[in-house]
Amino acid sequence: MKRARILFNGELTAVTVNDNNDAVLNDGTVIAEAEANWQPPCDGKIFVLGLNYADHAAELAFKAPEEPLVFLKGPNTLLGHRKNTYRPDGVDYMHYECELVAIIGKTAKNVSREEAMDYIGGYTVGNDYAIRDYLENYYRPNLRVKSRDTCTPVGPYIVDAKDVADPHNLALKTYINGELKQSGNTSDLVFDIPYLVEYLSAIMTLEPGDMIFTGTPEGLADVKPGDEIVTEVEGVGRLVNTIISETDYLASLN
Ligand SMILES: O=C(O)C/C(=C\C=C(/O)C(=O)O)C(=O)O
Repeated sequence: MKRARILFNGELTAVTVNDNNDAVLNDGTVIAEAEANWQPPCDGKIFVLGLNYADHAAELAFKAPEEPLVFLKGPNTLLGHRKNTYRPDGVDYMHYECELVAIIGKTAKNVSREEAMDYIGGYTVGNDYAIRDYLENYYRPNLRVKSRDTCTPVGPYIVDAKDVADPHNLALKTYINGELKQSGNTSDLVFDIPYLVEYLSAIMTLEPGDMIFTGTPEGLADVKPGDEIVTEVEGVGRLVNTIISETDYLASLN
C-alpha cells in the first residue's frame, strides 16, 4: 500500500496512491498524479545522516564517520512532491542529495538492532539539498548548509515496509532535466537502518512519523533556477522538484 497526503479543498487529506501514482480519496475519487497538490507524507522529527556512504564522504575529501553523524532539520525545510525549492541568491554550490527515508511506524525507545526493523512503518524518497558554500567540517551546526525553507522535498508517498523486500538493496538515482547525474545503492550504507534505529532510540524516543534520511551516495552537481530535479529510489518512488530563484520564491509568499 502507498499512502500520501494532499491538499484537497484547502484541507490536508490522507489518500492512498494507485498503480499510476494518482491520489485516491476515501470515497474513491481519483486525482491525477500531475494534478494533485502533494504534501509531505508525514510529520515528525527529521533525522538526517551525513556522510553515510563512503564514496560521498570521499568526494568531499572527508573520512566516513566511525559513529553515525546525525543532524536534525526543522519542519520549515519540508516540501511535497512537484513543488519549488529556492536557490539562495549569490551562492556558488547548491547540490541535491537523493536519499532513502525510513519512517518510524511505532514508538521506539532503547530498541535493539535485532528488533529494529519491526519499528519501521514504511519508506519514502527524500532530497536533502545542501548549500555547499558553507560546508566547513562535519562536527558543526549546519544551519546555513541544510536548513533553508523548502530545501527538503520528501515523498510523494510512503510505501508500507512490508512492500519493500530489501531496503538495503535499492538503487538511488538523481536526474537533472532528464540527465542521470547520481547513481548509487543502499547496499553501500555505512550504518544500516537497524543500526540507526538502535542508535537513535538510545538517545531519544522515536515516534510514528519520525523520518530517518539515510544519507546520499556520490554524484554531486550544481542546480540552478529552472532545473527540474528528479530523485528516485527503486521500488519506493520518484520525487520531482523544481529550482526557482530566491527572488521568485520571496515574491510567491506575497
Ligand atoms: O554536506 C555534506 O555532504 C556533509 C554533511 C551532510 C551530508 C549528507 O547529508 C549526506 O551525506 O547525505 C554534513 O552535515 O556534514
